[in-house]
Amino acid sequence: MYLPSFRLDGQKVIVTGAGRGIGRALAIGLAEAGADIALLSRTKEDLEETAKYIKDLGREALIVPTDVTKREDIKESLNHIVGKWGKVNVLINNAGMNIRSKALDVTDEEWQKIMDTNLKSTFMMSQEVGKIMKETNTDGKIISISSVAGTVALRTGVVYAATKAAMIQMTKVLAMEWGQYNICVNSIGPWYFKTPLTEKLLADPEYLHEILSVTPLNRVGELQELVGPTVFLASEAGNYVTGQTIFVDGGMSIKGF
Ligand SMILES: NC(=O)C1=CN([C@@H]2O[C@H](COP(=O)(O)OP(=O)(O)OC[C@H]3O[C@@H](n4cnc5c(N)ncnc54)[C@H](O)[C@@H]3O)[C@@H](O)[C@H]2O)C=CC1
Ligand SMILES: C[C@H](O)[C@@H]1OC(=O)[C@H](O)[C@@H]1O
Repeated sequence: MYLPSFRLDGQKVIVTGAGRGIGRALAIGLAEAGADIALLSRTKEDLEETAKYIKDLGREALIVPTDVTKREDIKESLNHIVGKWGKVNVLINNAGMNIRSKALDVTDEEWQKIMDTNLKSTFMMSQEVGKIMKETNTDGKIISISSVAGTVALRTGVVYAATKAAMIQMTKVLAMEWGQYNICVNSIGPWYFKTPLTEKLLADPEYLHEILSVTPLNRVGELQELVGPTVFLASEAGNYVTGQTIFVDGGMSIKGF
């Protein structure tokens, strides 16, 4: 038999930024594959709707209000999760934000907020969950949501791009260091998907036309098209993949001329 399982039955998964957008879609998709999900975001209200959907699937959903830019928040939340579950099989570092300033206009505050929300949070979550996976001898999966902005130059902000490029490189180094603990570390790099982060931009016909002009598949992605690669990496089917970034981008990152 050569076909591995793509199911996640019995797996305990943490998703950050799970209240809306990509994080919500991934949380629900991973639950549809059989996983129980710990939902982390800053506001409890954001998470309640996602949690209800997951519980209606017959899966467990833990609502864990957490600011992932704060180490103490992360540690307290992980203590709560491990106290209930005893382990973490999969971490999805999804929480992120952007302030689309031109490079000459970036303020120190903007730099810090984007760096903390996108990059520092990913490292702190990975570090704390990596410790748990090592200590509980759990074959773990860590999947970070980077972006095509981390590999090609976009007009959507130099600081955001720097955080996403750093996430791609961090994925490689953590994969190298943690392979000995059987922890796979990978990244998913999306192009445009319609979420609260991007919906205003995508509603502009001219901007959308420009996006499609550099996208071989000539359309923006559907959220379930991010769920598939994520479930693959989180499941047994992805057990020999580590240090990689899968660009889910309609071909945008390879389009030349
Ligand atoms: N939507 C898109 O087209 C693309 C999105 N991405 C990335 O995907 C990820 C999700 O993006 P979207 O769903 O579009 O964004 P979104 O703005 O719709 O959702 C972001 C989520 O992160 C949460 N969050 C923000 N700061 C947080 C903090 N300090 N602590 C805890 N949670 C926090 C928000 O509450 C929200 O639930 C981000 O990392 C983004 O950079 C990457 C490429 C394209
Ligand atoms: C594709 C990028 O990750 C995405 O595009 C935007 O406008 C967002 O701010 C992100 O940069």
